[in-house]
Formats: sequence, structure tokens, C-alpha cells
Amino acid sequence: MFDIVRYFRWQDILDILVVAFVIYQLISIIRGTRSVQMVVGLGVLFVVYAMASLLDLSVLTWIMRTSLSSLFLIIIIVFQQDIRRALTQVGQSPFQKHADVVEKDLDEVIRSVFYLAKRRIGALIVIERENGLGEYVESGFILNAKLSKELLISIFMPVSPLHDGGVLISKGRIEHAGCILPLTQNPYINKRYGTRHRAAIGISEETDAVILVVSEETQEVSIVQYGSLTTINDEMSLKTNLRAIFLDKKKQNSFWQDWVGRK
Ligand SMILES: Nc1ncnc2c1ncn2[C@@H]1O[C@H](COP(=O)(O)OP(=O)(O)OP(=O)(O)O)[C@@H](O)[C@H]1O
Repeated sequence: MFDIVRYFRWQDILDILVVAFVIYQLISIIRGTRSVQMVVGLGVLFVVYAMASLLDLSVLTWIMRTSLSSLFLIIIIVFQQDIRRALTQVGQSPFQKHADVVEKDLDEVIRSVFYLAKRRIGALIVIERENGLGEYVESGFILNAKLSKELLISIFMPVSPLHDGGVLISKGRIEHAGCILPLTQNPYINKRYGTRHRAAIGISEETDAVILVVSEETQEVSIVQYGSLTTINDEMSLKTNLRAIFLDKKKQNSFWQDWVGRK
């Protein structure tokens, strides 16, 4: 025990801190997504492999060793969305400011989604946070207009040429409309959800955006984040949710900003 302490170098402390930081980041990226089940699945495979070699089951050990030898490839394929999200976050400046969203913007959005829901008008609203959404909006139309309830409602009116697809809100402005977003490939999504909801989940799996969906079929309003969809019953609950994400400074701060802020 004493020997361990004696041979402990400052590099070892740094090593442990870096590994702990990387593990913390990986857990926060996959938390709440289906990747957690996949990690558990991979863990089970490792346990089976360990048991097989412990009990000297040669055929099973050989099969497991052969399949696990392509582990690197398996991890890349299975976790491609999470790897993409992680790299986007790594490539981002740790000091980058969060999207400027003020209470008034949230009120405009909240009032418009419930207005649309009451009238059975479908809508898909993507609110940008830290990850830029440039590559997803190329299919849409540039608006760069001041955010208002009236404009949001008009965009989603069925007679509007822009009503199909999603609207992107960035820094308090309606930047794009009619954006075609990637659909989720998650096979566990409830079959009752069609392409509008699947597109919302799809973009939330690849970015940190917050998406609001209004169902024209059920009149439900949902909030989607990190691949998970929650149905919201009233304006107050939506306000609480959005405030927690965009306005509550503590929750809003990233690990880096927290760290910098504490200094
Ligand atoms: N990839 C996509 N990106 C953005 N919007 C999409 C995409 N695919 C479909 N939509 C929007 O969803 C609408 C079709 O919704 P659909 O009925 O298939 O989905 P849903 O989830 O069942 O929604 P609802 O409950 O409103 O019916 C399209 O008219 C279009 O506006």
C-alpha cells in the first residue's frame, strides 16, 4: 500500500483525471438514449466470454473471441450517432456561449404550439442550443425573421407553402422553415408516431437541440431531447421544462462553464 503511494507520480493523477473526465462525458452523452442498453448488451457479451474461458468451454470461447475481435468495428457501427455527437461537442469551444434564448422567446413558442394544437395543426419546431444545425437546414428556406407567435402560427397553417417540415429557431430568431430532418432509426419508438415525431427524435439524437412537436392527429404537444420524447399537457408544464433547459443558469452551464465559473 505504502509502495503504491511512493511510486505515485503527478502524471498518474493527471491520467486518472483525464480518464474520469472522458468517462463522465461519455456517460452524459449516452444517458437516456438506447445506447445504454447497447452498453449493457456488450457488457453481457464480455461476461459470457469471461465465463466461457473460465470454464474452459473451447467452442464458445472461440466464437466469442472471434466476434469480439471486431469489437472496434462493432462499437463504431452501434454507437455512430453518439460518436458523432461526442465529436461535435469536442470540436466546440468550451467557452462558447449558449444560444441566447430569453423568456419572451419561450412564451411566444409556448403560446403558438398550444394555439396550433387546439386547432389540430401539426408543427415541428427545433430550438438550437450549443450544437450548430447548419447541415440540417440546407433543405429548408431561409427566413431570418424576428420570433413571434403570429409568424410561427402562419408558417404551420396548412395553406402556407412553408408548413411542411421543421422550423429552426436560433438566438431568438426564426432562421429557417420547411427543413427536412433525419428520421430516427430507433426500432423501439412507439408505432403510433409517424414521420413528424420520428424526425424530431432523429435530430435530437444527433444534436443537443430541443424540439417541440404538435400532433395534428392527437393534438398532443411533445418535447423531445436527446432521443427521448415527453408529452406535455399544458402551457405551464412546457414553460417549466423550457425554463429549466434555457433559463436556469445552473442547468444551462456545461461542465466546462461550471468549471470556469468556479475558478
Ligand atoms: N423528415 C422530416 N423532417 C421534417 N418534417 C417532416 C419529415 N417527415 C415528415 N415531416 C412532417 O410531418 C408531416 C407528416 O406527419 P405524419 O402524420 O407522418 O407524422 P406524425 O408523427 O404521425 O404526426 P401527426 O401526429 O401530426 O400526424 C409532414 O407533412 C411533414 O410536415
